[in-house]
Amino acid sequence: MTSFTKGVIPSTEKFDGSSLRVLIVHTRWNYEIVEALVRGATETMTSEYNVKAENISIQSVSGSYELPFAAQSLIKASKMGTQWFNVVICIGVLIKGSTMHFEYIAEAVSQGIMRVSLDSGVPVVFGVLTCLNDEQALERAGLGDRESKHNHGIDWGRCAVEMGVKNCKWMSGII
Ligand SMILES: Nc1c(NC[C@H](O)[C@H](O)[C@H](O)CO)[nH]c(=O)[nH]c1=O
Ligand SMILES: CC(=O)[C@@H](O)COP(=O)(O)O
Repeated sequence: MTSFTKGVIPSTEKFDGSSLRVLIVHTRWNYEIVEALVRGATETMTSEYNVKAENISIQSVSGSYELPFAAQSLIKASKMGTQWFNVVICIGVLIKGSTMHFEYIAEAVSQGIMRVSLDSGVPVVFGVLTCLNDEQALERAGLGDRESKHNHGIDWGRCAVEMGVKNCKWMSGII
């Protein structure tokens, strides 16, 4: 069977995040896992892309279902001032229970985050884990015991810088 690199490979382009203003909206559900994801994203942005810590705004909401509304409201609020957010990362952890609640929230949140991004013109990174069990969530936050663990917050931080820098250029007519 042909092998391939599973997951995203970092762009070969070097991005300077020193002028980016980033918003992270995270949930308080499954907080220990969310906290690791937020740390992965912030540490990656500051250490690999020179994003200034003071330019990363962090807000929390109760659960993933609240993420799209909070992102929309905070983008609007930032546009009323001079400090617009160049990019937003929505971070949450959905873990399947015994009812269909998981499916309904996951669908609503993914559609909602996409809509906020397209409607606002601000890139919004989908940083919501949709897991069938606790182990899947722990592994994807770089926690747990498996060798295959990887903190997806790192990928979301890299994606955020790329989209923030590229969108700034595109909005200036630089293609
Ligand atoms: N079960 C999980 C939830 N549920 C809460 C909803 O997201 C929402 O806050 C509530 O329905 C009120 O509107 N949220 C998560 O982020 N993760 C879960 O596993
Ligand atoms: C993702 C959820 O909402 C889920 O954790 C709720 O659990 P349950 O389906 O057992 O009510």
